[in-house]
Amino acid sequence: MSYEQDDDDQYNAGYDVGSFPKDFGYGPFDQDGDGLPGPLVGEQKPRILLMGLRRSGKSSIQKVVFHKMSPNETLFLESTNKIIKDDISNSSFVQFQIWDFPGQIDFFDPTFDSDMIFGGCGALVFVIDAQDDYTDALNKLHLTVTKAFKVNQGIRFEVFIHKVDGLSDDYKMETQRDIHQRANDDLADSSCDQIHLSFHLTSIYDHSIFEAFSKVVQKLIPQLPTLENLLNILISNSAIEKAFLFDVVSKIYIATDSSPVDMQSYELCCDMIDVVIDVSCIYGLQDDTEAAAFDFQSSSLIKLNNGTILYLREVNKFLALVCILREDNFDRQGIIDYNFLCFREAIQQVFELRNKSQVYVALTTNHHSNVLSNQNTTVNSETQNTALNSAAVQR
Ligand SMILES: Nc1nc2c(ncn2[C@@H]2O[C@H](COP(=O)(O)OP(=O)(O)OP(=O)(O)O)[C@@H](O)[C@H]2O)c(=O)[nH]1
Repeated sequence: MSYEQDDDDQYNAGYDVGSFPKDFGYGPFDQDGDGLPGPLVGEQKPRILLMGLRRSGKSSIQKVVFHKMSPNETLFLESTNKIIKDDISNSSFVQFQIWDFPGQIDFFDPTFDSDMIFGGCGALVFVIDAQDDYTDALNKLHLTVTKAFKVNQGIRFEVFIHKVDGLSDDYKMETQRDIHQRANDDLADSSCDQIHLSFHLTSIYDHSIFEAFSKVVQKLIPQLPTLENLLNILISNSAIEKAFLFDVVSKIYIATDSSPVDMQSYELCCDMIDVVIDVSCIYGLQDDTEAAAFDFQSSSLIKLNNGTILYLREVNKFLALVCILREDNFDRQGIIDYNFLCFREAIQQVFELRNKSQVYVALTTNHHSNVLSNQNTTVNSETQNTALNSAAVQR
């Protein structure tokens, strides 16, 4: 679902950003019929802001990653002239809002309510067009992050050095080094060295934009260490080389094991998801048109001609596990499948507890805000323990 805000409430969503804990929500909660309420509603969701100069590529990024627009179609996108809010929740596992800002936004405009805008924000993605002269963009970046940091010190600042498809490899590296250096020098000159910027080289014409967005989203998932741990246990007990937990619709990976990610493996896994969804859509749908192409039976095995296997299993309605492993290690498929079932159960437990804690927090927030933070922490650590205990059963 996406919607545009009306002009007259362009900067005023009219709610108290400090009053609700800003944390990621997951999938529509009641999928498993456990009676828990539905997903977080609109303004309760954490926010990712997309900022940058005009024509830097903000709307294209949002459309390509979350709305399946083909990169070539972005050539026809019109300039954004007001904040566009996009609710990423109906079809996706991770619930959040993306706010796409017009390039010409003026922080000194009295209608710009920076407390409201930056207050409830989890990450600010600043997009720089690397094919253009980026001096103005660096000035705007400095102004934006210092202003946002004053309001909210918890924001993650992510700089996308964008449109790098037009640059040679050497020039790409040189541009990244230069932007990194100048942005950090600017912060040091104004005694703001405590602000940390992360840099990503991106383009909508390859998988780099999905990879970069995966990293942005992962930093905002509080259970990431637990998920990583579960994946580590899974791969070490199943002789898997690499495993990604994917949000199927967006192809963002919300977690992977702790071995380094190489771009080629990620691309292979993304391509596999595309193939599985395409084939399911063509041949897998029953007459019942309501059925989704990706369901609890979805799984796929692709053997590559270099002795590698790609193995996909559905984890829940929104998530898939995609593994890369050597063909020789697949002769014990029974063990892998058993380990996968334990992994899936552990994941479910993590998020069931997570959802319950969210409901609990929502119910008690108004009355016991101080007591609440302690209890919520207990629930979170309980979540981790339960997940790990469950995963340990595999051994
Ligand atoms: N080569 C290349 N072009 C891109 C890339 N991303 C976006 N573009 C192009 O950049 C142009 C501007 O993209 P938009 O997404 O409209 O930029 P914007 O930042 O939203 O612009 P405003 O709405 O004016 O702030 C479009 O023609 C896109 O096709 C990219 O990764 N590589």
